[in-house]
Amino acid sequence: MENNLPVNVREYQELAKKALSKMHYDYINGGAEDEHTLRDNIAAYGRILLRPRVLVDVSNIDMSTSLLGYNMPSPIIVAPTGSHKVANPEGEVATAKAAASCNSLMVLSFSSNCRIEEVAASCDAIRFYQLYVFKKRAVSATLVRRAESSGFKAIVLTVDNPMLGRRERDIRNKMVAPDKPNLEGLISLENLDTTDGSQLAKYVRDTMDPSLSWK
Ligand SMILES: Cc1cc2nc3c(=O)[nH]c(=O)nc-3n(C[C@H](O)[C@H](O)[C@H](O)COP(=O)(O)O)c2cc1C
Repeated sequence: MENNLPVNVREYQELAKKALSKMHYDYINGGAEDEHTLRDNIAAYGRILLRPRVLVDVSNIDMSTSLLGYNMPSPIIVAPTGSHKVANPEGEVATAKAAASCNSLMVLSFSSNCRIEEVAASCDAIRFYQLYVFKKRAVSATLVRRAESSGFKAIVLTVDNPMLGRRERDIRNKMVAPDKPNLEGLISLENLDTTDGSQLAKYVRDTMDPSLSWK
């Protein structure tokens, strides 16, 4: 109901907990080990205080900015996150439409549940594509070419994952890696059993290049 729309992130979080399976809620909401960093990241936002400058004319506010030369109405963009179909049957297509409707830039994750081409065709918008470096460099190269020919404007390279953090909730839930249709024919996702815990951890161990460095 219109009146009961969530008014802040915490309220969205409560709704998500009700709507999602435990495995998928924990995947989105969880962190590594004892989750000290996750808690501290949230606390860090609470430590930021805004000092208002009073008696300033704020009747016309312009928050617009640009990123790599692309103009946008505010400095808020959609960070790459994998597997949107765990939360919405339309997956990344729904996210792309939402981002486009407010002219926000979306970064599509390499581990999207929708194909690169499908997201590109769903609506007109500026989009970037996020990539990890795979052990098999040909996989990364193929994904870059597909993103380029689908009109994605930049590659966002994520380098924080030489190995996945020890996500204890995923291990306990025996997290099943959601579909990655963009990797079909490039990387086999068979044999990802969960006998040693999370499929996600095994997937990262098997496919991502932990030797990547500045050199
Ligand atoms: C459920 C989930 C999935 C994510 N998937 C990806 C991903 O596929 N690629 C990536 O580069 N970052 C991924 N991230 C990291 C986010 O892009 C972002 O850097 C991180 O959540 C920190 O931002 P925040 O403090 O606003 O959550 C993911 C984060 C979450 C919570």
